[in-house]
Amino acid sequence: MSGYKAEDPRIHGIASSIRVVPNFPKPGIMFQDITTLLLDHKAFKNTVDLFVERYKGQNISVVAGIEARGFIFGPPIALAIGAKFVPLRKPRKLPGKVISEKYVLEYGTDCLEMHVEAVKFGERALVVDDLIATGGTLCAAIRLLERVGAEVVECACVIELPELKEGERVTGRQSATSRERKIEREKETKGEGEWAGGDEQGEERKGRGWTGDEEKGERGKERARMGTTLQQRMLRFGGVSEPPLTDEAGRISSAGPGDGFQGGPQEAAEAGGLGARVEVAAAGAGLGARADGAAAASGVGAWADGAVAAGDPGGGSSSKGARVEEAAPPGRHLRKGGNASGRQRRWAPRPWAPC
Ligand SMILES: O=P(O)(O)OC[C@H]1O[C@H](OP(=O)(O)OP(=O)(O)O)[C@H](O)[C@@H]1O
Ligand SMILES: Nc1ncnc2[nH]cnc12
Repeated sequence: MSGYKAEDPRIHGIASSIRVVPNFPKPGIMFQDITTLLLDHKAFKNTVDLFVERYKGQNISVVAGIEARGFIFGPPIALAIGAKFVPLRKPRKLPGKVISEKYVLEYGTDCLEMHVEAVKFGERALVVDDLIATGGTLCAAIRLLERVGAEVVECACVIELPELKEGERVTGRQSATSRERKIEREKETKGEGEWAGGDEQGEERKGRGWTGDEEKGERGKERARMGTTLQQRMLRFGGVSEPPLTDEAGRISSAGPGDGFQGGPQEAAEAGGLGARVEVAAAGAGLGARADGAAAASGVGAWADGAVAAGDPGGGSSSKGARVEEAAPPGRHLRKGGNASGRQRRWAPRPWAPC
């Protein structure tokens, strides 16, 4: 990745400032607590700086922050790169006209909303959140922005949960040709791709993050769907440790610090193998990234969606001066390009399956 500096000394400091709280908010969960990062002004500043270094000069006009923790990292990044900040909020918080996107959680669904007039067609957007677990939240954010015709350059997260090993696989796709990616995407859409077995690591992942007995089923499917949408590349850095041992119910059973343990991942690891692997996805340092064609073309993207990068129908060539008259319905996006005459032709199917 361009600008990636694995040896960046700031990353270790950021990683070790994040507290990992086992069994919060329920047994078996390793809660990645960024409030301790915020107490360390140097780590906080370094986190923001790393993102800013990555995104300045990328012509990004919108930073969309996801409620609630994306509201912490998003605004300073927006100010520093000269972009506006758009909050993506939980339902019924925004007073203006909104569009909504539901997403699947472990239990039930949640929803994000955005003021429809906050983002204009063709704007380049960065999505910011603290953490990616299943990626469902980020997918919903991407859908919101694309429904109004924005181009999501990347998604920037501070932490990737270790359960998401798919990031490593995605990195491997960078060398794939556009045709190979297309075939792969078709397979994935049919449920045959490598992500289609999204729950095959269910046992291994048990006890990490929000993971519980429900890993299989909806959650696995959500991961499989993500294979065609959210692409990411994450930095692996210090603080990596083995996941905790869990009993059959997903409760942590390994010896080590119990509830209330307040070390960073490194300390947790040393204290009994309880530290979740925390991965700072940081600017210029390989952060959680989802790139589309435009990003790839500018060398920023972690991975380019072949259809978009190649300018396939419904893909990424932008039409200057186009205006959004209404937001796209779910599952569609505003068709860009010159042949958008007539209502029928203005909505193009997304070049990837909805997640
Ligand atoms: O990748 P996913 O599986 O979608 O999970 C990631 C999301 O979960 C957390 O937010 P949460 O929904 O707990 O809301 P909060 O920030 O308001 O606590 C986190 O801040 C991300 O937004
Ligand atoms: N393990 C975790 N820690 C903090 N926030 C989360 N959101 C989803 N999983 C999480």
